[in-house]
Amino acid sequence: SDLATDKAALLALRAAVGGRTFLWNVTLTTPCNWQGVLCANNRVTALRLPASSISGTIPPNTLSNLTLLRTLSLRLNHLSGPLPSDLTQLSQLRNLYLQGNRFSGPLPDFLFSVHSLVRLSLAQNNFSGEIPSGFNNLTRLRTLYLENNGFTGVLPDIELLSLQQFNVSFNSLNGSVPKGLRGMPENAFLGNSLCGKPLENACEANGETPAATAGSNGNINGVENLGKSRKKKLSGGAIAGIVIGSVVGFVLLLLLLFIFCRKRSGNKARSVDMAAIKNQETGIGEKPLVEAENGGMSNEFSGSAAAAAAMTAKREIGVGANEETKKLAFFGNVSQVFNLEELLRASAEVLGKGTFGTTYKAVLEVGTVVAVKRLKDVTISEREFREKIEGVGSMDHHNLVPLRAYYYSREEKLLVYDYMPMGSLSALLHGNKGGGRTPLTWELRSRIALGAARGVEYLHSQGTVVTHGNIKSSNILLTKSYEPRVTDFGLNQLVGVPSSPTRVAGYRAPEVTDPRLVSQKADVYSFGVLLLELLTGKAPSHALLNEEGVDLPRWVQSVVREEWTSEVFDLQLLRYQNVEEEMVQLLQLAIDCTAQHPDTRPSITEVAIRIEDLRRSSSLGDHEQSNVVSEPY
Ligand SMILES: Nc1ncnc2c1ncn2[C@@H]1O[C@H](COP(=O)(O)OP(=O)(O)OP(=O)(O)O)[C@@H](O)[C@H]1O
Repeated sequence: SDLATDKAALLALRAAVGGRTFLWNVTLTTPCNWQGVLCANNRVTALRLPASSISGTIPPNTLSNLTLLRTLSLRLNHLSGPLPSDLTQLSQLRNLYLQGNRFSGPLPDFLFSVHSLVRLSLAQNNFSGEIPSGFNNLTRLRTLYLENNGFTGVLPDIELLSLQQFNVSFNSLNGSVPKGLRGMPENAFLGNSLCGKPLENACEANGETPAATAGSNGNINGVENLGKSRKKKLSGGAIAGIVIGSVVGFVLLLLLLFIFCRKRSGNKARSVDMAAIKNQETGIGEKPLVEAENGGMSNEFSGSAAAAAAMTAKREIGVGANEETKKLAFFGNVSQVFNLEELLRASAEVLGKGTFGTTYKAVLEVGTVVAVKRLKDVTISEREFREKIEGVGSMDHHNLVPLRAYYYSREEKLLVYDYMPMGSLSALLHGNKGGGRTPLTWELRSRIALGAARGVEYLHSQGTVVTHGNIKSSNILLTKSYEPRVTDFGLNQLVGVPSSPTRVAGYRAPEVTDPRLVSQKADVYSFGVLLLELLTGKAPSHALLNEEGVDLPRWVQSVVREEWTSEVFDLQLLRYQNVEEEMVQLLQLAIDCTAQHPDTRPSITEVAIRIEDLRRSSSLGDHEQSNVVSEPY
């Protein structure tokens, strides 16, 4: 077997299935560049054709020739007939996604000889018959989705230590949920006539009799339905408890509503005031420097302790009185809406210390909120500084944090940016993991990746020597609606070599020895590490000797080499079904970006295009039934 055999197999498959023809340029000698085909070591390892309007049956001796295939996704198509028996010859097959087709018949025994399977989704098809206990042979299985089919009979005991995701909802199963599956969530079993934990309806005494509901195909012999048995069990005391509980709950709700309304009206009044002040300051029709941060701000600074803390920080940020005669220099067409004096009077709190200095959140008296970076170690001359910072200030893109103004004196160098209310991607990924945290869905992560890539792409488009120089997750900030904005670009040109060169080691390309000399391809490397961070949820090592830190590219590559690709993803991400292939594609992109040799890394433009493509294919999957036909292929 070689790549030529793989190519022949792909062409045979294309000729055999009906529906829309895949847009493959078959004159290319290698199929590795065909859409949906992925290669490793010059062999086809993945075939992904989701929602491609493919129909018909897969005939024998087509797939079987793709001997090194690890991922097969033909989800959301119109394929029919039994499961292709070729599967049994795919000894490397890890991921099989066939959900959302019209496959039918009972599950064949040969399926249970594909021991390499890790993720299997056969959901939303027309499979029938019993669910075989043969799944127990698939000892690596982590995902098993069989929902929305026509399976009947009892559920066999599937006791697989590795199984994390399981769903048999909306079939025609009956009997009790077997022991090995009771740890799965309730919604994995809904829409059947099943009983016992984790479902609410208990089984009859023998533990086997299904709870019967009208029209169910279960054994209804001597079984009471759930409603009846509940009614019998409720004592007078329990009813009284429920009534009292409800009343107390209702009163609490009213109280909360009252407090919430009061708080809102307070904020509203303040926002009106501030708007009035700002209009006076900026003149009618002028765009305020930064959108006022009304929510929460008034409370944050009202307490006396908070005020005292803010005062301390203010003193810290304050520059000598003799310098106040110097002016803040504003960029672009933004007129000077506050002056140095006002900036120094602002309440400030430390946001964090970074490579180039300390960053503060400053709330001006007019309500404007800005982030002020106080640079340290600026070694270049004033003229050079002004030239370089003018370059930084002229960058204007939706995905960049705008530098609004700067201040330069011998003792102090300040940079004034728009304040980004949702903090950084780093905080979002690695910060407080408690409740109330914004869920980091695939949609959000891939949106952040795309926006950040576009921000960097804009920088690179300004000239071959223009780079960011310090791409990392704490420099990807988020607006109120979680739009990503890249910050800190171009600052490595202003300062000396950081005193701690290992600080950004986790993101730095291997060829970079002086952090002031970062090429565009080195930016791409850092961006690749950022993608790995988004996908794995793991922070790259901040210092070479940090035991807890991981060298992300090296770690991911070792796992992928051992063919356990699915293991690298953040567990939170694996909750989202149907996007694993896109996740793998993004992972592949991240691996390409972190190639050791700069020349083999893609350009940031290519990176942005690839993220855009894979995002498009995942949203196609979401809406497949309704609009796939009208989608351009
Ligand atoms: N404009 C801003 N709005 C909101 N938060 C910001 C802003 N700029 C920086 N921050 C946050 O302030 C903290 C300190 O930022 P700073 O840029 O000084 O250091 P860093 O990003 O950790 O490291 P480096 O200096 O190497 O970029 C970080 O958590 C960062 O996310």
